[in-house]
Amino acid sequence: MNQSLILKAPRVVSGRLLKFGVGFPSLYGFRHRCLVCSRFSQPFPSTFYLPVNNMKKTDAVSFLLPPLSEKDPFFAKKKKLLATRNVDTEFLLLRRTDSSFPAEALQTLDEMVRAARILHLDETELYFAGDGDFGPFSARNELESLNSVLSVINPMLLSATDDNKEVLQVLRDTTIDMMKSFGSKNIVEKFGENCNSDAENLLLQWGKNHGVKAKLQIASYKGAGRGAMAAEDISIGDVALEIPEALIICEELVFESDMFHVLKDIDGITAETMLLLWSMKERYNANSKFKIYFETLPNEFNTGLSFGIDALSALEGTLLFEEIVQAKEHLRSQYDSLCPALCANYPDLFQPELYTWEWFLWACELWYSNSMKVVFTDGKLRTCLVPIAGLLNHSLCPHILHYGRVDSTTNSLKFCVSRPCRQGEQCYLSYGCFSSSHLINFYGFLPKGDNPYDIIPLDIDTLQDEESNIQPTNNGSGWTTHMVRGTWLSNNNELYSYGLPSPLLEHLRAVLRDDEIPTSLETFDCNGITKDTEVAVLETILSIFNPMMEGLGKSDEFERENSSWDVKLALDYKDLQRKIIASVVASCSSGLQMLDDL
Ligand SMILES: C[S@@+](CC[C@H](N)C(=O)[O-])C[C@H]1O[C@@H](n2cnc3c(N)ncnc32)[C@H](O)[C@@H]1O
Repeated sequence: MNQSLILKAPRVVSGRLLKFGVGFPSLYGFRHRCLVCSRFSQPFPSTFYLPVNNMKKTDAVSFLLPPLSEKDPFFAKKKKLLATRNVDTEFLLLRRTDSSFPAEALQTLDEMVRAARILHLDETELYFAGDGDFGPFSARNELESLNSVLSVINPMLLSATDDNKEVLQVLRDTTIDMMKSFGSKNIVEKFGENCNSDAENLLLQWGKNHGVKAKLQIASYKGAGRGAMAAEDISIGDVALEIPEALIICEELVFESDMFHVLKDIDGITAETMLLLWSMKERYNANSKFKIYFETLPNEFNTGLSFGIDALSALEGTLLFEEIVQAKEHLRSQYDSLCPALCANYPDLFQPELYTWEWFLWACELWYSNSMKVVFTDGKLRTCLVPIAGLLNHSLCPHILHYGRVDSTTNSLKFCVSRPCRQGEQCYLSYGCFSSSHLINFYGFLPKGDNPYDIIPLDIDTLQDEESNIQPTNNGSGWTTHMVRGTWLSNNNELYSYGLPSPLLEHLRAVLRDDEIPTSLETFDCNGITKDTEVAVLETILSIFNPMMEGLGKSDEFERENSSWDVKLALDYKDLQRKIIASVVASCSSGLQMLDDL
């Protein structure tokens, strides 16, 4: 069938904002439950780390990673990946006394880490996990994987016999060393200056008086404002910060407030929107329980939502421009539908001077950049402001990965570290797996380092799809949507891979193969891919990205030095886009060269 490609401009992905009230960025996650099994099996063939079901002898240590859950949204894809790579989640290590034991134990560890990496892949990582690429796939994925391996080894070590203790200790120490060395490779900025501001010191003291436990102190960091500095060495699993449930700002406070009887009657209003309106007023309440917290909040948040006209015009044609404009329009219509009427009808409750558009935007920025989703002991998920924890900054290689559930034994929210944090080092949180455009829009910063979530989405429909109005086909790869990211992140720049994602290449090959009129009879590869198809694939990608690059213009069009914070951020973002596009173009060009050289 003759199919032609219809190439469209990148799709703007900003679903999160479609509805205010369900749109606060999610900052929570759940730790995988870990099963440990002490199943012993049988003799050994050539390798030491064969999956359990291949074993036949009993004198061995067995490791069982948490199995791939059928509830995992990517169950089928991960299962396929595990199968095609012949990776299992159960491992057996034969106890031996000769000198090769540690080396082979380390090989088992390596296999476990590889399996754990697959189990912990998220959607983007899965898309880009190229053939033959065993990771690391991202800092998040690596830390999750090493932690899950550690959570298998640790309990085994606690109950180990003397025979097994030594090897388990070696495996544990090696895993921790891997975490440390991975963390130190990814540190982009380490030390801050003590924060001597009264407001922050008062906040910490207030927290401690109300049951907060902290191994952190507040410091200031160039380019990031305040942050949390480790006051002592914090080891993996240690609680860096513990906040009692009673200090968490959530919807119950609105329900108890005098504005609730008005807000509850507004059609379709969410608890989050109520909370936002409540916070606009509560920050001025001299008797507020959270007065000290509100006093530490900045007067300006400087997120993308506050970008001025110059920054926006610098961004024209980019994904971020679309995201900011959509977000602002959405928030403006929320404001218009709520605030003027509330102020007119209930001026004593909603004082017009507190409910201006500017302060509404301020509150949106506060909630977008500082809120967390927390599961309380009643099982309910609420969007919250968490005093003191709100001072933790984000990193692509964070210390704290999981923090979204109130511990029912202590009634507190615990922030445990998933990699060691040394005294004096900034202790980072993960805000989530966000692209730089999202982080600029809702948090106002571009993270340092390679962000694996900086993708450019592609709309590639076939003419056939378009004409018949059907959903895009996945050509057997299981992916119906496609994207690229900086090809420097790929571990495979060889022929057939070119540093580009294999689902995209497979999709284009399938479509273009049908279109192809071969110029030579020669098929040159084992998968039946012809040189003509391969050239067409790369030229197609070039035909998307060359115009995209032209659309961004030259990087020195704006005077950067004296620019305002928002223009600088916009220009940095554009540079990043250029870098990604340039890498894709360069990879296609070198791929075409490789094909030419064949
Ligand atoms: C939850 S607050 C963290 C505390 C904040 N630094 C402060 O001084 O209030 C989130 C804000 O911190 C800043 N931030 C967080 N991580 C950052 C980073 N890696 N680089 C620069 N700024 C960061 C951004 O302004 C973001 O909107």
